[in-house]
Amino acid sequence: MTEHPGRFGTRLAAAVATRGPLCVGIDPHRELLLSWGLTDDVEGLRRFTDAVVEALAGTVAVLKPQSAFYERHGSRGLLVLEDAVATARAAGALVLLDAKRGDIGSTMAGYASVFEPGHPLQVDALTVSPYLGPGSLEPAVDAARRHGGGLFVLARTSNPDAAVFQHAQLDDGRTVAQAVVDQVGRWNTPDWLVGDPAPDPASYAELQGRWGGDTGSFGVVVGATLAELDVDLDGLRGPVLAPGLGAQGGTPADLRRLFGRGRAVVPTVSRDVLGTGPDVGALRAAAARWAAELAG
Ligand SMILES: O=C(O)c1cc(=O)[nH]c(=O)n1[C@@H]1O[C@H](COP(=O)(O)O)[C@@H](O)[C@H]1O
Repeated sequence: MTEHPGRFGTRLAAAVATRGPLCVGIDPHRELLLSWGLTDDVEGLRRFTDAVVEALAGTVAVLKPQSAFYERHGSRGLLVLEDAVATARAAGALVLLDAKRGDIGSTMAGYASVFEPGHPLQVDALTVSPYLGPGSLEPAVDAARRHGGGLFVLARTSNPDAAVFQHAQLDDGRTVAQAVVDQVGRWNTPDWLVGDPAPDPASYAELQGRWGGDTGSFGVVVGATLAELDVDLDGLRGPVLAPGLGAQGGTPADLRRLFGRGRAVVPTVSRDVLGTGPDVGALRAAAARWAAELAG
């Protein structure tokens, strides 16, 4: 029987306490492979991924490989992803698989198998889409609870046209985005009561205090590119993944403007760090620059 690794929220707070909150996305776009002088094939993909993992897995709290850029290369691309995930986790980084999964319940359970010990692509957390309704994600919530995993649910995404759907109003007057946040908040309430080993209340309170935010295992995605924070996050009790920094225009000042300082925010950057490669030292320096700016 494999030991439970502990709740994701608690593990995330602990990683942030020692490494800071920065998440770096691993997005091996064709353009990036070519700009690194690599070929746009599985060999290039492997060299790119190995360099990013070598540079950052020992220092950043979270690495977020984008599944699309591995799937692009077929089964051999997925092998590269599996190796990278295992190496990154062994080096102490939490791995958030960015695959934006979302389907009816029974299929969702299949996607959520990435939380199971022994799965070739076992990860710490997964991005998911709530478009099929909150109930569709429940099997992933259950699997995450059983195996100490976490979910980040798309709520207010960073792309400019997102509000068309995400600001749509429900009968009760809430926006779709707010309904997503509220649902995720409900999943966080009994997080440690169902299936997981209960955290020691004192250390939980200490972790909350250290990060200045809540540490439930279920989070939402809210872009750093928003003109204003148009969802109420007070009932979330979990982390916020904030993409859109750098290449999409978001800045550390935007993060402070949107979220203040008292929240468990995980800012995530991909191209702005990856574009400094292939030199491992340059990648590390770029991530360190972001970390310093975010701390400032
Ligand atoms: O879930 C995500 O990570 C995500 C949500 C969102 O609202 N916007 C967004 O850009 N992302 C992802 O974050 C990464 C952004 O990359 P950069 O714009 O290069 O930093 C991509 O992998 C996107 O798929």
